[in-house]
Amino acid sequence: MRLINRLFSFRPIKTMTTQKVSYLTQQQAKDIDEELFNEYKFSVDQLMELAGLSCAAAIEKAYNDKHQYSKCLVIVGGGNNGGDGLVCARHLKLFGYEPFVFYPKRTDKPLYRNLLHQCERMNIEVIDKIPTESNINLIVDAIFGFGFAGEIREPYNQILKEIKNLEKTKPIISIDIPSGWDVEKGPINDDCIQPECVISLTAPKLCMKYFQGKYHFLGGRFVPKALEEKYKINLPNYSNSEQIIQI
Ligand SMILES: NC(=O)C1=CN([C@@H]2O[C@H](COP(=O)(O)OP(=O)(O)OC[C@H]3O[C@@H](n4cnc5c(N)ncnc54)[C@H](O)[C@@H]3O)[C@@H](O)[C@H]2O)[C@H](O)CC1
Ligand SMILES: [K+]
Repeated sequence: MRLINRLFSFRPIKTMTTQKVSYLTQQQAKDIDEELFNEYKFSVDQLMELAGLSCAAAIEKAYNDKHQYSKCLVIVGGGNNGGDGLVCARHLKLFGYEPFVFYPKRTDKPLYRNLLHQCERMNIEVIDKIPTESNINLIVDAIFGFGFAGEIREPYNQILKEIKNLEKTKPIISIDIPSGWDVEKGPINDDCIQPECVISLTAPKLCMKYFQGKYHFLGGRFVPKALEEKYKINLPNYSNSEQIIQI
């Protein structure tokens, strides 16, 4: 039944791949992330910029009608997933959308302060509650990524309930992982959000085997071939200079 649902709701975009893609455990995702920082000496800002840019590029590909989808609510969590959301908001603005940011628990570190400052200087409004339905066209979920564990703590539990109520009318786009899903087991109950689009970063996590939405993109094109081989993972070949690929 799931497969049938998926087939009927499925809308491929031109770049869709038939290549085999690996799914990561939570531990593998953390190990690869650490190796990129510690062994390859990437800085978090560098990878976050590429991650956030690829998310904005995927949104532009799937929701490119700016009249229908201009008002994007970006909900930002306290970790790097939230950082990707702030970068994504900035690129959405450059792409001609009208993003606005809801960032309920701000992280007091220079990286996050600077990302927020950049948004504010680019006239991206920072709001203090989820606006009424009529003021939103798209919801970008940048609350939790692969660092999520345990029971959802407030304020995010309430926020996820609010966006769940909007999901029938407003497409939810999740960065890396649908927030609230177990990173490996997927949606753990019926309260979990069901995004229409997910942009997996580096490689999809195991939870994405349960994804039933319309668009699944891979982004975060920064994994060196040697790392792919070390972890014995298959990543599709992105075409030319594309930052994303539909999988
Ligand atoms: N290599 C890559 O793929 C890169 C991915 N990026 C993004 O980084 C996140 C992972 O970031 P991390 O900071 O490790 O974790 P999260 O943002 O997922 O979450 C941490 C954040 O959430 C809080 N938290 C955790 N569990 C709970 C809970 N049960 N209830 C409430 N709050 C919770 C925790 O306290 C932290 O504040 C990855 O998914 C990508 O999106 C990088 O940007 C680039 C490299
Ligand atoms: K997310």
